[in-house]
Amino acid sequence: MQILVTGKQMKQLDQSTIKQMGIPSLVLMERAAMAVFDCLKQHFPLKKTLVVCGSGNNGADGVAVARLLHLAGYPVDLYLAGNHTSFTEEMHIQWQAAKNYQVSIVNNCRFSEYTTIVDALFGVGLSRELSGKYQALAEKINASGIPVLAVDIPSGIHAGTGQVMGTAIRATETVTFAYRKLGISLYPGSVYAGHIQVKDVGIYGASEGVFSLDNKDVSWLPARDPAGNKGTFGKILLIAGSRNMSGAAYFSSKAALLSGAGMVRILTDESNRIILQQQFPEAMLSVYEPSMTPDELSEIVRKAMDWADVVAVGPGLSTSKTAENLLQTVLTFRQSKPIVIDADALNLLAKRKDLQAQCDAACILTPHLGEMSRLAECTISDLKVHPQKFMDVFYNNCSCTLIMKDARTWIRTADGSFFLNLTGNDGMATAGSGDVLCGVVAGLLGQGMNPSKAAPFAVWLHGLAGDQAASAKGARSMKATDILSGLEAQLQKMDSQN
Ligand SMILES: NC(=O)C1=CN([C@@H]2O[C@H](COP(=O)(O)OP(=O)(O)OC[C@H]3O[C@@H](n4cnc5c(N)ncnc54)[C@H](OP(=O)(O)O)[C@@H]3O)[C@@H](O)[C@H]2O)[C@@H](O)CC1
Ligand SMILES: Nc1ncnc2c1ncn2[C@@H]1O[C@H](COP(=O)(O)OP(=O)(O)O)[C@@H](O)[C@H]1O
Ligand SMILES: [K+]
Repeated sequence: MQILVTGKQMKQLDQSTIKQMGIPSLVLMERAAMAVFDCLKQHFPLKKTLVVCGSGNNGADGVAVARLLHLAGYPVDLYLAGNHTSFTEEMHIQWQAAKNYQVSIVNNCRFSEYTTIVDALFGVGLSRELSGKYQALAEKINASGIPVLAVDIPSGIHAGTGQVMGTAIRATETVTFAYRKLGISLYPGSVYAGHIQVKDVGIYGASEGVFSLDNKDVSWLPARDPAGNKGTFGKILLIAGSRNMSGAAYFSSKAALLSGAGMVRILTDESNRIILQQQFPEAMLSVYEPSMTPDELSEIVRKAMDWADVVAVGPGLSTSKTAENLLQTVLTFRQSKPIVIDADALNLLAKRKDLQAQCDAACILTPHLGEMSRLAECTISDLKVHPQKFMDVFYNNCSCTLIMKDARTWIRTADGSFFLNLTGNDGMATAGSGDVLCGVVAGLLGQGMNPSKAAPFAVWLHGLAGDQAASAKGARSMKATDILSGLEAQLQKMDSQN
């Protein structure tokens, strides 16, 4: 697991390393510059490099990089875009050292001369939009087509939100120090950053921040009991599908089984019986008919729920009166069973505040931004700008585990921790993709994972499955069925690693 930090959090970590740990700022800076230098040597054409510097410590990193290149015999020019008057203490020292070593300093940059540009204009200290000469410079760099290495973060990207502050430099590669910044993990900052390398410069101890799973977290996957039987691995009830909507029931239930659940049962409209039996013979079925009374319906749901260890409700359910009765019965008779609430069930929940009050930490809600905006009674743009704030506010009404799906999905666990998922791709914006996620969450819960782990792990795994699908079929053409195939392949790989 890695921790993603904002600019403010990173500055606190810099300061505590300098003040409490006693590591001088210039030592950290030299390590940062050496990490950039290594990356330049490995990945960039170094016939002639231009290092563009601001007046702060990001600029000071850049000056140190220019010195290292120069001393190693690589042709380099240093261009100061900032003002001498606002130099930090470190920048004064770096600038003087560069002059002492006779690093070439230019006052104009003729971009056609260079094969690589190092962007050391602004780092985590960016405090406002780029304007005037900085904006013009960023635009010229972007128009030059020359490969760019960004130092710490592309200049112009907000380190906490990933937003473009007026204009931003588009990098080929970003070497970021100590911790990956949240701003290059979210869109559009992550696109501006290009390929990202996180480099150890001697700053440790982040305790605040957003968590993000990585390959080491494969170990979270519950071990299989060699003596287990199909009951051991979880009985999952999917209340999904409605008339003319069998696909969502298929994708969610198949994903639950592929994720390792022992048994799945689909509770759906009678009209889906034949198609589901043909498509997915491994699933058991319970069906209801539109003509049934609420009591008859409730009886069928309660019987199926008695059987289940975990219930997922919502994919393709519609927002009919029948669907509302189904959701109400689930929440009323759930006892303490984990429940995944997805898709149309979320739209129903948005209308029924009384039912929201019945959701606790064992309920996992999986809204996309549209569904979340209805639940939290805010706009989609509110959610994009302040995702954590609105997820916190919603938790006060509905103390559930929350998966807020987007190109970068946020997870808020019941203890108030936040996760941001970094796997997945735009090919996953395809019908049925969310249904697969719902099934994965339910399947993992069925194998005994607690909601605080199952939610981030399922999202991460789903993204990896999507990435596998994109490499097999291409992001443009991949579909939910390919994500299911990716899921099988990823789990097989994870089991072989564990
Ligand atoms: N020892 C350490 O601390 C380490 C730090 N490290 C490095 O330091 C970086 C952080 O350095 P930093 O805090 O000095 O801020 P930085 O990003 O250079 O920007 C501040 C300058 O920009 C200016 N400015 C801001 N916005 C502007 C705008 N829109 N338009 C114009 N000007 C603008 C701002 O001016 P002001 O707001 O004061 O007027 C100020 O002059 C970090 O990303 C990493 O690279 C690493 O070496 C590891 C060790
Ligand atoms: N650009 C993207 N990058 C990564 N993941 C994406 C992207 N677009 C969509 N996804 C993921 O695909 C899934 C789509 O779910 P949802 O919107 O509920 O679709 P559906 O209802 O069609 O199944 C979510 O898990 C979301 O995070
Ligand atoms: K930068």
